[in-house]
Amino acid sequence: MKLQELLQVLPFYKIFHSSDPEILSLENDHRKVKKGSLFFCIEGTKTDGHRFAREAVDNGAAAVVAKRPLPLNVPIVVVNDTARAMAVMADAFYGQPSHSLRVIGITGTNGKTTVSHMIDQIFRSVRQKTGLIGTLYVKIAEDTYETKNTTPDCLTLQKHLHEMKKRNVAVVTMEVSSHALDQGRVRGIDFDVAVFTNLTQDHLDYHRTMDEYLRVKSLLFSQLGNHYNGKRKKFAILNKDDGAADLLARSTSAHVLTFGIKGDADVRAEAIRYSNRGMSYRVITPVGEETVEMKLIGEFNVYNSLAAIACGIACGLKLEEIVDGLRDFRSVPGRFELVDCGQPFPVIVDYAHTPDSLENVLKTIRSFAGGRIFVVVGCGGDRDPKKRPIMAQVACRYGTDPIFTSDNPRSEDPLKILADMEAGVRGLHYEIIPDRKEAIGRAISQASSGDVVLIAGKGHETYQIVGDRVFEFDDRLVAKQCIEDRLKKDRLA
Ligand SMILES: CC(=O)N[C@H]1[C@@H](OP(=O)(O)OP(=O)(O)OC[C@H]2O[C@@H](n3ccc(=O)[nH]c3=O)[C@H](O)[C@@H]2O)O[C@H](CO)[C@@H](O)[C@@H]1O[C@H](C)C(=O)N[C@@H](C)C(=O)N[C@H](CCC(=O)O)C(=O)O
Ligand SMILES: Nc1ncnc2c1ncn2[C@@H]1O[C@H](COP(=O)(O)OP(=O)(O)OP(=O)(O)O)[C@@H](O)[C@H]1O
Ligand SMILES: N[C@H](CCC[C@H](N)C(=O)O)C(=O)O
Ligand SMILES: [Mg+2]
Repeated sequence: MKLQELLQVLPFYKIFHSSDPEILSLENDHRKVKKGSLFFCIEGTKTDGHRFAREAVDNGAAAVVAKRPLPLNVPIVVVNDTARAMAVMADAFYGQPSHSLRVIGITGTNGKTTVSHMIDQIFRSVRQKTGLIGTLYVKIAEDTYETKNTTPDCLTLQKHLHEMKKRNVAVVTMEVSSHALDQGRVRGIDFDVAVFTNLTQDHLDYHRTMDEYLRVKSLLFSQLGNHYNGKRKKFAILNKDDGAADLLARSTSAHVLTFGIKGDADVRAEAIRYSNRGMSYRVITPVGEETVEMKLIGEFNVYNSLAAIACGIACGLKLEEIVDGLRDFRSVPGRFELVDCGQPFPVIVDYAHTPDSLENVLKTIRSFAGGRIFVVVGCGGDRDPKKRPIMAQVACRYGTDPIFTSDNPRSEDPLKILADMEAGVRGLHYEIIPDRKEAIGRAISQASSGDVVLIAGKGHETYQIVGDRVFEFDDRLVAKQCIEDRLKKDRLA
């Protein structure tokens, strides 16, 4: 596409060294710039992209979008807000793919990955070609691609959507993180459905207050726009049992469909029963009632499945099809994942890295555990320090044997993070073992029949970030090794 044609979508700009080169790609990282790229200078949280404009041109950039004129020999497009211009131009460059795809966005503190996989499964079961964008990967039909962020930056996002459209995907389900909403990574995306799972404490390092965190979440619902886009009805799907639902309902002019278990939500679960193999409930909806049977456990998964059912209804699927689609849903990697090497006690790896998710998972474990509950848990560095003492309290309240260890310390001192956790549980019973492998080994070596070991916080992650270095580390593989060592020792004893 020619530069001048691309510039048509901007309301105002100034151009220096004007010409009309062919734009072959859009980039915001100078290291990815190739011949013919349009380079956007973005002011980030760590550095300012304007500092790399010269190197971008050296790497072949055909033009640059910046906040001020730059002494470079290519067209410099000057705008007030480069991030906003980038979102608008990316949408145009990639042919506005979100307008012809059915796009479902999911936001909330916990449950985004789980709900997105449930929705994806429902659409696959009615033979729709699907796309999935989230924490674990970007998936186009059967192909998966690695991803850095839960919600990619707008250039990567539009590129994926373009590819999905090219490959005849019908429905895209994507996680929309609060960081992404704040940084405008989803600007320009035409969502058909926006889902809200819940709002509890996390990310206060970034958003500062819960009110600001909620305000940012509400952007997804205001971005939804009107109740009808000319082709389809638009819906906000809200967890009615969460106090934030009211504000979110007021933030949108789309249709609202609520879900919940406590009151009179539009889509609600009644007669919930749990067994050690799964759960069942009666779902009451505006389009009928059905019995839901799933192989997952935990009240939080009732909520997750209700969100997915409500989304299916909003998209016009039959309730029977939706419930059928969920029947075979297996858990998502790293979410309540059992590591079973034949040991006489369950070892569970779970991605709970917030106070609320840890509490939910531990309550679920308590509902079936007969003996001790070992909780191996740490908190990430360069992330909300305020959640650390609370997570420690939750581990002590619901576990019998909490072991505090390192998560991803990143640039922080692991002992400082552990001290922050300890500040919440002075005088209570717990152990501190900074080395995560040792901590996992300690729990597994002490557990016996009837006990449960929970290894929380890193779920599917296959690495540990210490300082700037990324080491291979997979809780599931480490647990497996520790269990095998333990079983060998027991046999020899
Ligand atoms: C704090 C944060 O959110 N950072 C995100 C942000 O980067 P940034 O603004 O800090 O960028 P920066 O490093 O200051 O660089 C500014 C600009 O200069 C460019 N640059 C930079 C260096 C260079 O050598 N050359 C160059 O051109 C960069 O490409 C960028 O355009 O924008 C980047 C592109 O969108 C993101 O990849 C990056 O996510 C980082 C990796 C991150 O860890 N983010 C986490 C907090 C996050 O976003 N998490 C949520 C999920 C949270 C949850 O749900 O629990 C997520 O969606 O992943
Ligand atoms: N609806 C829920 N409410 C509370 N906790 C939940 C819920 N669903 C899942 N969890 C817990 O939260 C953890 C993370 O779940 P999931 O990965 O689905 O959330 P997420 O919102 O995608 O997280 P992230 O923001 O890190 O991507 C799970 O391992 C489980 O412990
Ligand atoms: N999306 C979350 C993941 C946290 C996972 C945990 N293991 C950590 O590193 O803190 C974040 O970036 O805050
Ligand atoms: Mg996720």
